[in-house]
Amino acid sequence: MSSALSLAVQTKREDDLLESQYLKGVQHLCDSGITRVPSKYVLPVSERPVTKGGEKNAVDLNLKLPVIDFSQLQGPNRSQVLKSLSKACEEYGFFQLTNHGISSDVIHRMIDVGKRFFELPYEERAKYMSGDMSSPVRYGTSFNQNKDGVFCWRDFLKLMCHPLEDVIPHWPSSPVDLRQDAVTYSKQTKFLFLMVMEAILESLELVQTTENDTEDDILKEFEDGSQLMVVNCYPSCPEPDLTLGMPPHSDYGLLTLLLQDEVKGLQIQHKGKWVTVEPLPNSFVVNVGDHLEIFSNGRYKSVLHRVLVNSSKTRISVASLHSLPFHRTVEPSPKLINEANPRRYKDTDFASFLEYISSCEPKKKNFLESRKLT
Ligand SMILES: O=C(O)CCC(=O)C(=O)O
Ligand SMILES: [Fe+2]
Repeated sequence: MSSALSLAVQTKREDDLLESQYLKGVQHLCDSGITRVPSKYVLPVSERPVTKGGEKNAVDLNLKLPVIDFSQLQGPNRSQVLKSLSKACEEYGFFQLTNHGISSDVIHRMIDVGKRFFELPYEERAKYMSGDMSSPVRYGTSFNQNKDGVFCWRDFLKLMCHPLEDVIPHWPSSPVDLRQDAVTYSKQTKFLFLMVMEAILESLELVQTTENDTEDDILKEFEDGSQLMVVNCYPSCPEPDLTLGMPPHSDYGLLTLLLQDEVKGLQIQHKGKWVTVEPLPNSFVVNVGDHLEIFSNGRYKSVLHRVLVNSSKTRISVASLHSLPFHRTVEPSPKLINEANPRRYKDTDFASFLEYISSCEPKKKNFLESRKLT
């Protein structure tokens, strides 16, 4: 950015920055030394994290999510833990997963290499920019940069992880350790997803510990399912009350395994209020996605969440989104439909989700709402 342009950004809320500058991302904007948030990122008052009357809109409300101890699931307490799991998915749509077996070394390497990717010179990151939603690698900014009227304070690197051997050669070659660290991380999170999903099926009474064909079929499909890894970077922001790192949204898939660094920012909607999820070191925040809400016929909830930014620290998170194979239809499990519990959702698939988000601004729980039978 030229020094004249940089000066203009500093002195007034700049409205005439070219769209092409915003598309280079928030990190790039921050590197130019801005001291105010450009109007492109300023939300209407009603959508800001702090509302006008000074009411903090739950900024102060911290929430201890239900904790599921993964190691306990493997032992004699399994049925008790399954009950807690079921309650968490029904009441919060979120839980923290501890003692999950993924080492802190693997976790720290992933966060660290993700962070170093966003510290690369802009030209290096820009090699991976793509407007193609099906690209195996995509560097970009905001939430849906082609549609967002107001931009979000977030840059991202999206890595498709399935089929792994086919996509790796497309992943960034810099930092040099990114591919190796991301491969290890994606394999381990996939394995964890399968184990948690098996417990979830059991909690929905769709799988018994005894053998059954149908259940095996579902689990095999999960094994062959899609996995998308999203490294999110939320640079520190000079006016964090005016903007959001991510707008309210729900995740499309079955489950998301989210790793956050030690910086707070994630908020979930709980009992009508926005509450902040306290980071718990070495744990995963796991949330129910739209596909699991549909599959469970509404019993497990895909809950709206958003991300706040702050004025002092860059925040990094890594979300691993898992679902069924790309072309597989998602439908309420027939075993969960009966007279008392009629079918609540239309069938859907990943392709129709992509079509939906490319045709409208996904600010609310729009997609899932569009699948509901009235
Ligand atoms: O950064 C976070 O804490 C949340 C990220 C998220 O919601 C997502 O990637 O879908
Ligand atoms: Fe999300």
